[in-house]
Amino acid sequence: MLRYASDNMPACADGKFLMDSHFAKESGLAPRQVFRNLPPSQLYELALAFEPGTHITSTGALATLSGEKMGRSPKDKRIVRDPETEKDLWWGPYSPNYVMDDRTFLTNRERAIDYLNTLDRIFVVDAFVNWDPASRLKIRVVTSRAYHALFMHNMLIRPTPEELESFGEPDFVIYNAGAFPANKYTNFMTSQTSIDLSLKHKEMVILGTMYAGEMKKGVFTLMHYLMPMQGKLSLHSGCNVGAAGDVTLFFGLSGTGKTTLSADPKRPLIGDDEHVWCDTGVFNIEGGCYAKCIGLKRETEPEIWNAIRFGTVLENVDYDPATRLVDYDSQRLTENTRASYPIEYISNAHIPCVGGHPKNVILLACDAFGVLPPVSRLTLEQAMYHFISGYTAKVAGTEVGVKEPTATFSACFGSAFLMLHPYKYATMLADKMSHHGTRAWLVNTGWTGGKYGVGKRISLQHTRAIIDAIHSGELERAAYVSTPIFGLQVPAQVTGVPAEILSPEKVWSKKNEFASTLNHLGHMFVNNFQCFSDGDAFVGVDMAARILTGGPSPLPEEVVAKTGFGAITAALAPTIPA
Ligand SMILES: Nc1ncnc2c1ncn2[C@@H]1O[C@H](COP(=O)(O)OP(=O)(O)OP(=O)(O)O)[C@@H](O)[C@H]1O
Ligand SMILES: O=C([O-])CC(=O)C(=O)O
Ligand SMILES: [Ca+2]
Ligand SMILES: [Mn+2]
Repeated sequence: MLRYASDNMPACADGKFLMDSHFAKESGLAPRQVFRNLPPSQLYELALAFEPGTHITSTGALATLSGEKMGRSPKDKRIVRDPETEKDLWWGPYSPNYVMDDRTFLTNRERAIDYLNTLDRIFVVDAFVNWDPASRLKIRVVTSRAYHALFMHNMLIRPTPEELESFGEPDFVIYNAGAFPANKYTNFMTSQTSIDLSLKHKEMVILGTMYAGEMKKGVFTLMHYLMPMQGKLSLHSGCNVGAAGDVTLFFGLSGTGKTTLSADPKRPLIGDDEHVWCDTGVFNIEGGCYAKCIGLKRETEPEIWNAIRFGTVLENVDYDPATRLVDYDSQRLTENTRASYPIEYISNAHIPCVGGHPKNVILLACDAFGVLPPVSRLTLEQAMYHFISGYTAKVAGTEVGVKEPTATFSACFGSAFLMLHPYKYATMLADKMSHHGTRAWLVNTGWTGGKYGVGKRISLQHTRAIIDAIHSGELERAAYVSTPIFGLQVPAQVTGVPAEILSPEKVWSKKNEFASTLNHLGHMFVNNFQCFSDGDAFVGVDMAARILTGGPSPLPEEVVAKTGFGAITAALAPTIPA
């Protein structure tokens, strides 16, 4: 491997910084060299010199490998149970908060520090989260890899030289020793990967995964505790703003379109993934975006395409070794290829990344069963219910030939990051929506014309036309029809979208099969909701009952098997005029 002569190495920008500080004494770090807040150019040089498999692509991005883990490991995430915070947090079989005790946290922390102390150099990134000045927090990342430092430089809010000078002690520290494994025989752990968050120590420790998304979502998890405690609602959502200042939030699970649809040439981007809705409006938590790049095309996603340039980290992508041209269609390493870039790389970014109270919230679901309408209007109860459900359906199946859709439910469209009970976030959302007159919409970015294998994924062009119609006010004035089982309100017409695809039952050739698929999905929603039966303890019996009214009313499967489409449409409400 290529090695630079040491006199070409970047200056150790802040060599004495750690050794002298209160932080060094507290942390136990005793590094040989510390590179603090190096600019991207120097991080490139160090990554290229010391991190195998790292190269510059034809457009100047830094393409690198995250190692064995190429996605998050939610089952390896642990939250330390402390007497001070345990009563607020959501525990139990359906909660993402798997318990760890303080002593094990400290054991893992020691392991991480010991590992970092064996290295020739470590990287520190000091930066901020939360664009709202009143909510701003200081984050410190300590890591073994230049790639991680560049990633967090992109994803956090970058300090000015003056802010860096006066940074002081951080509010939260991430020790990323992901290049070194955890000991799987440690209590509370089952694998060589461990991602541990302690609210008491205000620290996160990462062992056994170099996937950079763990750091970003670690900070997000912290915000899912700190923000609601201040009455501010943290949300896994994209966000953009129209010319009239009208803000839209896009909720959705991974791959449903938050990043893709919030990048809109007509609407400046506030952020693509993590936001907070507070008393003054919304703000982005982050200073950058983390876009999926599988199948990326210049024609359909020009904003993201153009953001992939010098300074951008490309994770686990395939490229031609000679030309360094990236093959965005290749899944050779993973389907979850990613690009991380500062938000200002999106040409119409709205900086500072803050906005007013949302006028619209759009719940995205990629329904591979093809039974949910491409767009429907939700009542407040339905908005809460569907927000808590967090539904999407993926086409799983690596088995040749068999590719049945599988339903996924993830509370609040991001269960892995929740700290409190989902009903807490949902009722905060409903409060804010009713206070500010916010409209909610369910948009299916998945299959149309039949389920996966029969129909096809709705085109981005059609989804964009639907989003445009929400923003122009066209759907506010439309006439609506109610759907069976789910009771969703579907507009009869949307400009730029073929009318026949708006009501899925019209495009399914086998009506009885449509009925049983839709009804079956209704049952899956109902079953999933049993995970939240402890919710009344958090929001009260009345509110818990009200949330349930937003859900589907599936019929017994035998009834639908016998009477088919007739059974499900019998009890339908008439058309609701504009
Ligand atoms: N009709 C459609 N609407 C939205 N996205 C679509 C559509 N058809 C195809 N796609 C593709 O689906 C993917 C949506 O992914 P996107 O990056 O927006 O996910 P995300 O919601 O931001 O997820 P994550 O939280 O993991 O970042 C993109 O690759 C996009 O090109
Ligand atoms: O966090 C990640 O690794 C990518 C992402 O945005 C998500 O999964 O929601
Ligand atoms: Ca995204
Ligand atoms: Mn995300």
